[in-house]
Amino acid sequence: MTEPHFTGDKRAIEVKSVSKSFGAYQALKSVSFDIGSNEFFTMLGPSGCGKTTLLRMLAGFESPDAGSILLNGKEVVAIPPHKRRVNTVFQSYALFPHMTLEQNVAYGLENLGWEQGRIKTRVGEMLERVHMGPMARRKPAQLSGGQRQRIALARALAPEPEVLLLDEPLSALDLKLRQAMRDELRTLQRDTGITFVFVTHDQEEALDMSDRIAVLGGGEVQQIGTPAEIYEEPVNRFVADFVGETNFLDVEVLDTTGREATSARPLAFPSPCRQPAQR
Ligand SMILES: Nc1ncnc2c1ncn2[C@@H]1O[C@H](COP(=O)(O)OP(=O)(O)OP(=O)(O)O)[C@@H](O)[C@H]1O
Repeated sequence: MTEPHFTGDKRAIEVKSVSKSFGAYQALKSVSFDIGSNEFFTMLGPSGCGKTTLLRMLAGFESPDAGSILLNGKEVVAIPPHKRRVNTVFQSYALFPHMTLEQNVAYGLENLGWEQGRIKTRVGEMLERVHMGPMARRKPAQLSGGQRQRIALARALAPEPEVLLLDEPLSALDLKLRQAMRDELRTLQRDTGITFVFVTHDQEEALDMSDRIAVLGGGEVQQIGTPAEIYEEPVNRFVADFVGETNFLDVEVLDTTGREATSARPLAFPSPCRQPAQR
């Protein structure tokens, strides 16, 4: 496991020694990392590695068995989801089918008690931002998958959350649309300055969009780093295998003088497994 190494000044999220079991199965094993304010941070890993469980904990839908979670310096484990300034975008969009698009976007603002004039302005702004202004009066059933995902984003961003959680939001879209939405998500994150925590099992998506990536495997953080660090300097075989296109070779190890290594003269390696990778 690698140590988190966020070096910016402001931490939006601190996950400290978080563990979680479901019955006898330990889904998360003392996981720790920090996410910086304004970061596009991705949790990447294969199915079952615990990434959705972690995301649900950040949202407040799940509690850790041990450890703590801080949002902007404040412990939130005991705080219910609606009292955290955190919103989630789901793969399934979760739009209200009987409401128009503008009503969908307004819904959360009404619940927060915003005044009607302010809601109208904010809904207009958000629909424009996701290029859906002309369709404001439509209902979700009249939209394509990509358009529904844009409305889900507008709805989640409208109340100006401190953190936006995105749970595999692109996986229901076709390949071409997925690529376009990656760019849009990145632009939205940069323009709004909101911390995005993105969950995916898609390596390319993670490498393409993220400021930093946490690679999860077996309920543990295997490595945290920038896309270049993760891709070019995987710290172990798991990361090299999951993230890169790698060939693993059985080799006979010789020292620098070309003699065979012996136990009396052990060789040192820079990291447990370093695979030169090319994009
Ligand atoms: N409520 C639950 N009850 C029992 N086991 C659960 C529950 N939630 C998650 N798990 C188990 O915990 C492990 C981690 O699940 P999690 O959903 O976090 O994985 P994931 O990495 O998001 O996988 P996927 O990409 O398939 O959604 C899995 O083995 C899963 O079966």
